[in-house]
Amino acid sequence: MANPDADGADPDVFILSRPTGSVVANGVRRGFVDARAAAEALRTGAVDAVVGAIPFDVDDPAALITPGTLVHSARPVAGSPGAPHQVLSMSLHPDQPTHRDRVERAIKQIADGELDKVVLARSVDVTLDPAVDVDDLIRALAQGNSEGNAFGVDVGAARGSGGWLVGASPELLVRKQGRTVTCHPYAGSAPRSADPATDRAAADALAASAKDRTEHAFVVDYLRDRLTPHCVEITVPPSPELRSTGEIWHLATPIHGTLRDEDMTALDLALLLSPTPAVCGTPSDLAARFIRDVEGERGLYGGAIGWCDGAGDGEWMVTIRCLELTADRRSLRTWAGGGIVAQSDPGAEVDETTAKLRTVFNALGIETRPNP
Ligand SMILES: C=C(O[C@H]1C=CC=C(C(=O)O)[C@@H]1O)C(=O)O
Repeated sequence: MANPDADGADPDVFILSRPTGSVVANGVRRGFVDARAAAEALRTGAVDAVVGAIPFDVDDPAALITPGTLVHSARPVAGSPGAPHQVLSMSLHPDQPTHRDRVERAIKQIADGELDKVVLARSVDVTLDPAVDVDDLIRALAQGNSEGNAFGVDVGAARGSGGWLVGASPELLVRKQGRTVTCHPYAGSAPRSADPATDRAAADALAASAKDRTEHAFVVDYLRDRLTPHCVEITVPPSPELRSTGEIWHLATPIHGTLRDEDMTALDLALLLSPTPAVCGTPSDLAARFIRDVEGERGLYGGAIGWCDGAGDGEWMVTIRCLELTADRRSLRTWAGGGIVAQSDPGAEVDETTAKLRTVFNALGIETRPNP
């Protein structure tokens, strides 16, 4: 599968592992830092494929590549346990009390009627020993969830400098095959437990939680509103289902539609839909402004990673449960966010981000005491 350090042959620059199969891209024919320009190049036939990462704010630099080859296989990548890493330094942005204050501020803005929902994130910078092996990390992330979800994007290959964006997002932003379009939004979370009875109780409580159903509904409503003008029909189940990663229970809703215009590409759709209220908020423009004021530029976290071929088919995941590695692969930044609505509890929101950070820490074999 992934072989980012291959000698001789074109190195892998993109890997997406999904339960239904995986896609690996090798070599670079063209890099794009402007996501809209990449979509235009695909639409006009100037390029025959685009893979990589769209940023949270489409005006910020993307990491998109027209690869030499795009290889599909029918299986997710084979998972394997990750190598342990020692933490040399760790810094939190912001620390937990400050994140809690930000959540309280968001709840107040919502109570004042300025927003309905906003997703606030925090990040953790870590330096590690030994340097991270990208291939091993992707396998460890795939091993950490029952669906084999994992991804890697060579940001340096796309932009001329930089490292890798690597993660295990469970959340399908959009898949397009012919005229069929599918979204599988996730929003509403409960940390999992090693004890089966406690774990089941957490799942049941999430399914019954009015706060989490409200938080989830903002995402479903947004996707329905954005897709409806482009679809001849669209199916949205009336209530969400429960899904799980290795660390978290989620509410999720599978959405299916049939496109009016088959020429709309998977990348066009990703740009139409990203960022959804699973990572931004409602209303979108006000939530995005609030996030930029509070967090600063997010970069690639909260955007979308995926691929689109010359026929316009492709698959894009929401860029969450991920980290960005520096070029020397000894330092990384990882993120975790959570949706804030009127009924949110600030302490629980801090704990939720800590649980989400475990996806990356577990794959790197990092024991974190106390929790970041
Ligand atoms: C923003 C993140 O998760 C999103 C996806 C699923 C559940 C979420 C939540 O319950 O808040 C978030 O909307 C993240 O993992 O950083």
